[in-house]
Amino acid sequence: MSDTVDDVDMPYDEGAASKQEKIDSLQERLDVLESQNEEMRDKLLDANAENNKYQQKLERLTHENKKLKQSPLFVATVQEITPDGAVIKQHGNNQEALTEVTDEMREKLDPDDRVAVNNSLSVVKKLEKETDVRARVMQVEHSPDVTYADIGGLEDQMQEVRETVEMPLEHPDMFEDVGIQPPSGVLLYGPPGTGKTMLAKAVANETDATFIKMAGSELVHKFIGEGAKLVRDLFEVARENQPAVLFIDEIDAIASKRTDSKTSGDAEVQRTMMQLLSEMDGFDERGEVRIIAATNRFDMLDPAILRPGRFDRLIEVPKPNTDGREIIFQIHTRNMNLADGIDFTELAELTPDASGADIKAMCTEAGMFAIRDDRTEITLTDFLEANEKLRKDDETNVDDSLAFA
Ligand SMILES: Nc1ncnc2c1ncn2[C@@H]1O[C@H](COP(=O)(O)OP(=O)(O)OP(=O)(O)O)[C@@H](O)[C@H]1O
Repeated sequence: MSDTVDDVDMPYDEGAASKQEKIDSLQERLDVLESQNEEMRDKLLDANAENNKYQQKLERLTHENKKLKQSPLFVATVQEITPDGAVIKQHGNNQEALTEVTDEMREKLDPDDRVAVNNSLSVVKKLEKETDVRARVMQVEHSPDVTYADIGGLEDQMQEVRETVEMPLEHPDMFEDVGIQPPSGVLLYGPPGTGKTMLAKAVANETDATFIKMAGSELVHKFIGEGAKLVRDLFEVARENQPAVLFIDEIDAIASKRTDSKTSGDAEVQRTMMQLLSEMDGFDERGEVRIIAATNRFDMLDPAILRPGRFDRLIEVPKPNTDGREIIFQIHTRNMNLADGIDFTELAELTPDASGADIKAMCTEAGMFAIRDDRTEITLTDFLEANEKLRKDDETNVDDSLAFA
């Protein structure tokens, strides 16, 4: 640190200097000190700013650190409360364990309750009833906002879905009068992003039915050990909300051809599928519930699921042809501010492999090009560049997936 004001040497000879000399040298020293002061102040400001930055970083890292330290909890079901504690069965590995519980917790627990346990299997908290799981695994929409007009290039498929799903929901009496049972379930199959979910949502919208969606892969991978029960719950929720359209996406995850291996994972998938088949066979109790399932892997399906009375209407939902792509471009640009001269036929011809989802992505990307360029109007060039970009992204993804294969 520099000297304090009290002990500085005077910049002149006390005895010899004249008054004017003293003033001049003091002025000189003052100027130097002022400029140093200025410099120090700037440095101090910079240091403060730097300090703030590090402070924020520290807070972020501390937060992150805290989050990482919180170890995950596991889910288990209480089997029995004994004088020594509670017998719990862990989800996932199905192992039973006797664990101690506090008196306070003991009062709250009953057999069949779901609980969260920590690494040493102590019960940390009681979880909500099934509604909690249902809410996490099922998507329930009382009036999905998709209409038939939002779907392009699938007229035949739309017609068939309407006959098989909409008619029985709106005029169940007609089937009774004629004396036939309406098809139990409809299976939509085809590549990803072609509009299968949209079709199911649109039919629910049109019939004022509740749309209930569940993904097959989640059933078996995320809620291991609970698949069969969740299928039962799913149909129950559908009955409670009838008329309802039950949409089971990625059905191949629960209804794929039996493999030779006898791992417990397979047995669990089998149980889930058997439950699904039995729910579908119990037609009388199903009420006004129509089932639509979807898959990208038709070749993988277990033939049992395709027997009469189950998914006996198979509807292929392919990638759109040129006319279809043109219509889908029109649909997805309905609300976009387009420049004159955009030719959808040309765009459709330039995108031979695109699915509906790809076309939607391309329209959004074209809009992003305009925004990056500070324009509000989207030009043909934006679409062409968007197409180029998405194609390149696709190639990179394919390369990546090959690299990891
Ligand atoms: N035929 C179509 N007409 C208009 N938009 C479409 C069409 N197909 C797909 N899209 C767009 O792509 C998005 C995804 O479509 P959707 O979820 O229905 O595909 P999917 O066939 O169910 O796909 P996945 O098999 O991956 O679940 C839709 O929200 C929509 O924006």
